[in-house]
Amino acid sequence: MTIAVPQETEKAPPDIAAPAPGHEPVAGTSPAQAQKGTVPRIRIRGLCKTFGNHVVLDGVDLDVWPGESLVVIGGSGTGKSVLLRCILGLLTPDEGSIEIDGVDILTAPAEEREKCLQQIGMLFQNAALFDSMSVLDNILFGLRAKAPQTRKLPLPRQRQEALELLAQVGLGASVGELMPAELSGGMQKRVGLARSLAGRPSIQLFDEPTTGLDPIMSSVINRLIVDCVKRLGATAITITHDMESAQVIGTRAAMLYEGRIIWSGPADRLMDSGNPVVEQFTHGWLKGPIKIDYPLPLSS
Ligand SMILES: Nc1ncnc2c1ncn2[C@@H]1O[C@H](COP(=O)(O)OP(=O)(O)OP(=O)(O)O)[C@@H](O)[C@H]1O
Repeated sequence: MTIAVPQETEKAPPDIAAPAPGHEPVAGTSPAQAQKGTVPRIRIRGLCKTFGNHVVLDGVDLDVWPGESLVVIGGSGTGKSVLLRCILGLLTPDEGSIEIDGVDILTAPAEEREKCLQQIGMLFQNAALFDSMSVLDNILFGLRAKAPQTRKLPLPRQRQEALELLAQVGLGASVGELMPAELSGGMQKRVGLARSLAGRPSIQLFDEPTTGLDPIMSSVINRLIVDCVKRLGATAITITHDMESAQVIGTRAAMLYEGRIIWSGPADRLMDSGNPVVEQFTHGWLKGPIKIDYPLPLSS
């Protein structure tokens, strides 16, 4: 997809004065909070990531504020998962900074970086369960990794904690004995969600949590995500192609396009953002500023 549309910045409400120097809003920031001088939980500046000669992220600026549930949208292959993997420390960006609570995880000493990353829970796109482990062992793995003190507990206590995580996503103890292959897609997502809650993370990342699910199971997962984030008082980033899900889960939305955040605003404005790129994307229009790469008989 190619386009030449100027970057748009979320407009500050008219009653908000010009931000202080150094706090100028960019497309992925929220001017009201930037002005108050609050430290974002996650602050990303100038993030670039290239694979070979394929530029994926090309200067991403994004702030995620305490308690916010940010939804990131964007076309397939635009780099949304790459962005989350950079935040998780699974990919190393070529340029830029990623601060978590003010600590740049790309330059911080290993111990400080680990401390930041320990606070993050992740639900991967395909739930990423270990096929050869039972559901309960998958969750125990997450617990031991994210809450190392769990390892010192007697095994029955560890199992009890894993079962409590399963219960938080509405699954009973009998599910713990099953293997991932025996679960439906929706149950796999729920187990992945339970595992992501291990260690009570204060930052939650969700990569396409409802993809491949029927509308009812999507609603169940949306509801569980909202409840879990609320219960933990967490800050969340969710990647989704599901506009209904985006508006249920998100308090704010941001659009990634051509390697940058080109718009951010309230999630309930996704369908009428006033940005032609965002509106073409959210409505699925074939005509608009986003050029469609796939040859289509567009004569009708
Ligand atoms: N480890 C990697 N090595 C090489 N290329 C990669 C790697 N990871 C991602 N990419 C490429 O980066 C681009 C962005 O991938 P990414 O998975 O972030 O897209 P996405 O926006 O999440 O897409 P989708 O919505 O379809 O899941 C893709 O072209 C992908 O092939």
